[in-house]
Amino acid sequence: MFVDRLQIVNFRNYDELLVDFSPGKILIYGANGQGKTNLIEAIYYLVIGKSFRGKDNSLIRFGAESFQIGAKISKNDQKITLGVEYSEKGKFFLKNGQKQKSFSSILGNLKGVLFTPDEPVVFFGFPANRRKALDLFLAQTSKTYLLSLIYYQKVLTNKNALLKQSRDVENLIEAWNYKLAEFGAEIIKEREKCLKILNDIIKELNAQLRFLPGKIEVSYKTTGTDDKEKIFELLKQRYTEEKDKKQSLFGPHRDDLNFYVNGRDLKIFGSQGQKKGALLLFKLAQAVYMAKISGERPVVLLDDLYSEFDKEKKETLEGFFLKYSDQVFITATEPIDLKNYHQVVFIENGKVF
Ligand SMILES: Nc1ncnc2c1ncn2[C@@H]1O[C@H](COP(=O)(O)OP(=O)(O)OP(=O)(O)O)[C@@H](O)[C@H]1O
Repeated sequence: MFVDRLQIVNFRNYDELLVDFSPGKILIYGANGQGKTNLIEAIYYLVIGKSFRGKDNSLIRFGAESFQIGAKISKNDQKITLGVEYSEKGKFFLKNGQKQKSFSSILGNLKGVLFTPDEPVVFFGFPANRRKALDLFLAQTSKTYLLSLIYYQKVLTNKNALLKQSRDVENLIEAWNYKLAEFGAEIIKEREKCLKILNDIIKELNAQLRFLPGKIEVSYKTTGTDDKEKIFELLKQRYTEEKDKKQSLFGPHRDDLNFYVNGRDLKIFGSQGQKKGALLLFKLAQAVYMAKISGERPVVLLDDLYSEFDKEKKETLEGFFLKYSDQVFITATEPIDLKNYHQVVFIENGKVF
């Protein structure tokens, strides 16, 4: 799939923008602070239903009252339009001109993989960030996963509210635990299945790219199991502890994924370069997974790879991404190697040339 056309109004430093894109490798270049990442941010907004780096109200152009993003997407000879409008009054999404109840009904229509220079620090920080990254990926590729996640979150919110009450709520909690076990087991099962595949892809990619010398492994660490009866039992046994702490302590919302190189945990022992390499392998593996397993080649957004890698590494990476994607956006401050790109876009002060 690829973004055919992007239209944005009052988003960040863009007042009105209409730009057509070709499939293939697209270079977005311009000096610092001109709007390159803002453009990437707008496209990725339609992938995940929000910004990857700011709250909605900070995205409205200074002095304006709302922003809009719209895109025409081409996939398998089919054209669809996606859009979002946000103002202080609220936010709504559109698909083919039809207003949607929520973003979840259109999640997965535009599949995307994003890499930004700030990401490794965040990703290798708190477990919640790794869970979020995995969930965003899985939710794009599996509707069942997305629904299990939505239901699980709803039940978890209700259970947490009950745990905060001072009275004994064991019987009531049991009903929520039953549901948590059911959706939780589904989530764990899907994560285990997906990570097993990603792990194999990462190993194969690393053998070709040689980003991380040594044996690389991604492992999923769960506080539960993929058997709903067992999760239910586990939750039952932990009631007193959860009641004392007034929160749900066990289940997929507490899980983590770890990267190991030669058996050593990267988040503890990895250098910045190794972390960056591992995250890029993870992203590349996601593109391969989408293309091969879910059958839809994603749009890839690579922000500022030049500041990360030398020319050779950067070109190898872009080439790999292009193998599994129909469109790769690359931002840079300089117009280097223009002949390598299918389209070149120059950005200055929120205007595209
Ligand atoms: N809500 C907003 N309204 C207007 N302008 C904004 C808003 N938010 C950010 N900006 C402007 O957007 C610009 C930053 O854009 P962006 O992050 O896309 O830069 P960039 O071209 O990627 O630069 P770099 O190469 O330094 O990463 C800044 O000039 C900033 O003032």
